[in-house]
Amino acid sequence: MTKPYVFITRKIETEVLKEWTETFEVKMWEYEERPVPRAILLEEAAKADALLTMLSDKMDRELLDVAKNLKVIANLAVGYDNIDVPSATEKGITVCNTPDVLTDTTADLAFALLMATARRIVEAAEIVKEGKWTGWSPMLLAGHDIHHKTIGVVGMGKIGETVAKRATGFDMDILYHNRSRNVAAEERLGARYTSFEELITTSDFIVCLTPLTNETAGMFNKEAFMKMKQSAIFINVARGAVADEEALYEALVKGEIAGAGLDVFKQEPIGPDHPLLTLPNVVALPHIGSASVETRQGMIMLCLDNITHVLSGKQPKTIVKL
Ligand SMILES: NC(=O)C1=CN([C@@H]2O[C@H](COP(=O)(O)OP(=O)(O)OC[C@H]3O[C@@H](n4cnc5c(N)ncnc54)[C@H](OP(=O)(O)O)[C@@H]3O)[C@@H](O)[C@H]2O)C=CC1
Ligand SMILES: O=C(O)C(=O)CO
Repeated sequence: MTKPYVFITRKIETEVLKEWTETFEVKMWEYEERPVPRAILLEEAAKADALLTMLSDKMDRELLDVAKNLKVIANLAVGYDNIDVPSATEKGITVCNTPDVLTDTTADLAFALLMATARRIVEAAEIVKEGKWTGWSPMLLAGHDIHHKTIGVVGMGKIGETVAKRATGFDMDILYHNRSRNVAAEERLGARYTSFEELITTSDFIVCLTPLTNETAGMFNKEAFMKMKQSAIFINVARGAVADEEALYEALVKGEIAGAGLDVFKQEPIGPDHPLLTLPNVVALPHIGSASVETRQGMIMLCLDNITHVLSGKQPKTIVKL
């Protein structure tokens, strides 16, 4: 009997894969930092029973149409905006993601980014390393306080709630906006549900943690930035496309908001000459929300486990439902 064929779209390392080759025929794209070219992805998808994909792989209708044997797509991310889930479901392909295992790690990063942006940590560290520090002075790199301020979480789901939990340690008031109420967060953290409008107009820190959907794409637009306080700091750890980056740039340049901490961008990697990168009040990170060694291993293990389950006719642990 031929073994099921599994294609992994990026080089990953884990001990378990060695055992896997007894059950599955496994092929892996050999580079860690370079995505698999589309033509190769299409070629492999046409043969594969399972694909272990990255958030940068576009799993669209064209690909799903050629993937005649495909039974499961295990995405190494909780976000699945790279996958045409309705088409996959229509074709009987199970889509899996990696929720929960990355929640704390991503919340840590979101809060670290908030702190780095508010307290100008990147600018300050650069000055010291570049030998430009001339000595203590009263207002040198004075930033914004975090403690006792108001944090507004847009997307109070697993990660949003975990960010809010960290905010309680800083005595912050917590506002949140979702389409539906998160009563558990209200009870556990004293978070208050508001409209999007109230949240953006009254928060000192606006943290976006929604998935990227047709509804959330561009929700942080020119109008939204204009409504924020001049002292507001915008943090985006969700997906770049939830914010209109041109409008964000304008708002930062005109002083309509005070700063932005961005882990995600519409185009990744962001070009080195992107206007946002010229601004001192922007802290930009290369999409590292869940990037701790432990969490990435956990995400890989969950993907492998999901693939094993689907290919042996069992229910996977974490399935994306329409
Ligand atoms: N930067 C990084 O490395 C990482 C980024 N992410 C991103 O974070 C996102 C959130 O992950 P996670 O917390 O696990 O997901 P959850 O599904 O637990 O939370 C998502 C939240 O967004 C809310 N939401 C969805 N649509 C809307 C909308 N139109 N308006 C307002 N709120 C909305 C949901 O509430 P409701 O349904 O009630 O509206 C829910 O509370 C991921 O989808 C991913 O894009 C995740 C991990 C790492
Ligand atoms: O899981 C996700 O959605 C990410 O963006 C990376 O962990």
